[in-house]
Amino acid sequence: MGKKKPVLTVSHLTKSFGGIVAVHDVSFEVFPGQIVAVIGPNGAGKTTLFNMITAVLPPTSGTVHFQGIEITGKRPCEIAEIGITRTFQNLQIFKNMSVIENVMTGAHVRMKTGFLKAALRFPSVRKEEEAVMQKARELLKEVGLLELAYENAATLPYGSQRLLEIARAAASEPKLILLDEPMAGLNPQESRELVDIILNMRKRGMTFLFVEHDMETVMSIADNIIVLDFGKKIAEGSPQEIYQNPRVIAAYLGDEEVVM
Ligand SMILES: Nc1ncnc2c1ncn2[C@@H]1O[C@H](COP(=O)(O)OP(=O)(O)OP(=O)(O)O)[C@@H](O)[C@H]1O
Repeated sequence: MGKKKPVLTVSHLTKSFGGIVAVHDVSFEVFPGQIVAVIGPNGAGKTTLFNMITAVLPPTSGTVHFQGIEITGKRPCEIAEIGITRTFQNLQIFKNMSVIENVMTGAHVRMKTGFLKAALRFPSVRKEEEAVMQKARELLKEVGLLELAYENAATLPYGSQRLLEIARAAASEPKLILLDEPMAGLNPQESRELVDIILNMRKRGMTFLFVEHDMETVMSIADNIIVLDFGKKIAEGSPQEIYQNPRVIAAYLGDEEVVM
């Protein structure tokens, strides 16, 4: 058996905004079942990198491959269809929908039923809807929100809305989930819950790439850490390697938000 093939291959990605090079020649790979963290001081280019991987922003140069297929230049909805989903730094849940409806919208990118069939209420549609609802219930159970399934999503406390966003991201059964600062605004108890949820989902075969400022979380769950500073990758390695890396320590000096 050869080495596992990467799920995601980022090659020489660069993004310039006028004179600012937000991401500069960044390359790395993510392998199946890995939890990979992207860290770096404020303004290091983490969100810009995520936006290029998920086609929210076109790169200035470089490529992104997903399971060996180039996805650079595709549209965000195509990225979702092939098996990459993400969450955002600013929560993006549908506040006028119930909790379970929010999760069900996540599954719809994968539904086979076309719009016309759905509008005409074909029996096959009902079956598929039932399966989607069942899946949504399982995910809500997994994140501890099943009891609140029929509440309006807007009424949930902030920490629960974050868990809901992750349940929705997982509903399309993606191969890769990108999480942009998943621990932001969570209390220590909620952070621990979320760590367990991520580890459980990984056991079921999901792969994670996440941006995070909370070093305790990064060090406890990441298999591999990519460190950005001023748009460049300055280090990559296991938590142990990164913790002791002098370039990483130097990059963080003066950044009061992060204590390593
Ligand atoms: N749309 C834009 N136009 C101009 N400059 C931008 C734009 N988006 C990001 N930048 C700049 O690119 C650099 C990287 O920003 P980015 O948001 O990717 O960093 P980050 O590592 O995610 O930061 P944070 O940890 O604060 O979220 C910053 O200097 C930022 O000001």
